Amino acid sequence: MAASFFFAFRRAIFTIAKLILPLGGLYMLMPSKSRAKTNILKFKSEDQVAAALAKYVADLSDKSIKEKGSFSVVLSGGSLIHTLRKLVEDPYKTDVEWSKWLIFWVDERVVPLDDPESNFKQATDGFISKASTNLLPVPPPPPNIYAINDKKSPKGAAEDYEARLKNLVQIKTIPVSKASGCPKFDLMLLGMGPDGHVASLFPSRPQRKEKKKWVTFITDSPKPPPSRITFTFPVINSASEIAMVVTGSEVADAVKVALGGGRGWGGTTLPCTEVSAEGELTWFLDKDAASKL
Ligand SMILES: O=C1O[C@H](COP(=O)(O)O)[C@@H](O)[C@H](O)[C@H]1O
Repeated sequence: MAASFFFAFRRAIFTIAKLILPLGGLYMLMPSKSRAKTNILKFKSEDQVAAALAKYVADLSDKSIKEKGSFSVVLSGGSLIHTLRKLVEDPYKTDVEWSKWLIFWVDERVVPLDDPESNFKQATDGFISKASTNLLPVPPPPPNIYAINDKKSPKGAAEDYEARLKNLVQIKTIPVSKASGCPKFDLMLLGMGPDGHVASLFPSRPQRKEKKKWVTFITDSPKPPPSRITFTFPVINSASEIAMVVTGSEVADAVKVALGGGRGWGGTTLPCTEVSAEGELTWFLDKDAASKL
């Protein structure tokens, strides 16, 4: 009698554990709307997006620096850098405490850091060099600017970047997400391609499914250049805040899929539909990008 009670009790515990343990994984798979608050901000022009984005980033920077003395920002490449232009104009240019920023890249092309295709180079020329002398990029990049190691292969560069993130987590420069165990950046600034790709996670490539690595690589990117490294979704979706900064008519179809529900072309889900912050996800759209909503 006692033995059968014991086995029934043990079976019940195992059943409950089996139900509870996968919840962490299920959490990562849940559609963004059920995980995070999603804000959709639509503006009449790209210029208005740039103005709103500058205020949004400056406010988050201020809050984070007041609370914990630093602000970790993850940049994308592409059109985002141009849309950040108002952040390096007054009043933000002088008000933002640039020296407290830690700058990372959500993806990077594996090319020399002075190559025009390098996301680091584009951000340096178009944004960082205009922000403040504290961030002035004199080679090698200052310690608070986390450029990739451009002397390595795509695989080596991804491993090197992941190892550096692990070290920053270990020394508590970057906190860790309790939900995922991944680094928890304060702000992730994402762009999106017309095919719905974010970072270098493309619809037809397996990197978008990576769940273990923090940083992975691709050597056959559908968008040139072919060799890149990229954060994976577990890291992207562990950020406190994510801004999807999306402008122009060529992305209107992907925006419709991302925010209107449904699948992408050929029945595939688009990577942009998998983006979800631990805090809030905010879409910044201009009229053209939002034209099919
Ligand atoms: O190749 C890339 O593309 C995306 C989207 O770029 P956009 O110019 O269409 O905004 C960008 O977010 C990513 O960082 C970049 O490497």
